[in-house]
Amino acid sequence: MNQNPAIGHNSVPKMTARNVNVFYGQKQAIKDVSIDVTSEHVTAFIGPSGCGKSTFLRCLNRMNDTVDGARVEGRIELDAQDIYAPAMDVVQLRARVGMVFQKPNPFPKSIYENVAYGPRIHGLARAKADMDNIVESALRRAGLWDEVKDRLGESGTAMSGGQQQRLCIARAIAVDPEVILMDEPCSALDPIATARIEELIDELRGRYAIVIVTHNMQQAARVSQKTAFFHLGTLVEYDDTSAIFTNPKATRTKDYITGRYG
Ligand SMILES: Nc1ncnc2c1ncn2[C@@H]1O[C@H](COP(=O)(O)OP(=O)(O)OP(=O)(O)O)[C@@H](O)[C@H]1O
Repeated sequence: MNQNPAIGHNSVPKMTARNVNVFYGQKQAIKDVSIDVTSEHVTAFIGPSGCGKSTFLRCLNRMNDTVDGARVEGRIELDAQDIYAPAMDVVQLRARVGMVFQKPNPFPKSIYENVAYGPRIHGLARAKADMDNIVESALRRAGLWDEVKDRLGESGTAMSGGQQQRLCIARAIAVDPEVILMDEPCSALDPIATARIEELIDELRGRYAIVIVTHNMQQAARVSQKTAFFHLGTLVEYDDTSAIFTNPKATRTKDYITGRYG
């Protein structure tokens, strides 16, 4: 029986992190975090500003490699494979563990090319018809096909914010990821576009492990099955979302979800 509350217990983990520390220069932003992420679940990372949610999220696909002065210690595995091993192909890793950012960031290219870009560099399509299928299927899964099928040649940056974010989700899906990381994906969107993305997250979870960083506790409660509460760089509590919101074990979690600080 696993005694660590941060370690999932009801299915084989897709990703595991053990004793992860992250430093920016001398400053420690993440302290000894261990957690499991399971497939077919949405895991929400919540906590007050600056507690390290985004920093920890970026460890899961080595995006911190691109941040000056950032250093990651500990072990993170994807399907029991050490993602920080020297032999790990980071480009391949980031296809398997895709990322969607706070601000929609489509390439200044056509809608079609935004989605085709990843599959092309990963050699996923042999002929134009294969690529057409990949693009259509990714746009369908991102709930965007009906809106864009007649204007695939138009620029991805000319769409509404919510459509751009669904395009970015389609771009991540197109390379057939296993995990999708989302860093406050709705914070730049209006309530209607937010609701559409939340529905989409719920549809996608049947197929991927999804980890979402959110400031919005109602959003965490709506979209996730597991919630991790971070505070001052530590993982305070990790449990089923219903337990975190109705019966938190730690006083700090309770204080946060009841709005005592944030
Ligand atoms: N590139 C960086 N260089 C130096 N310090 C950083 C860098 N990025 C983040 N930090 C610091 O690390 C700590 C954790 O930041 P992080 O952005 O991960 O927190 P967060 O919980 O995601 O915050 P927010 O909700 O405000 O986005 C903060 O103290 C922040 O100032």
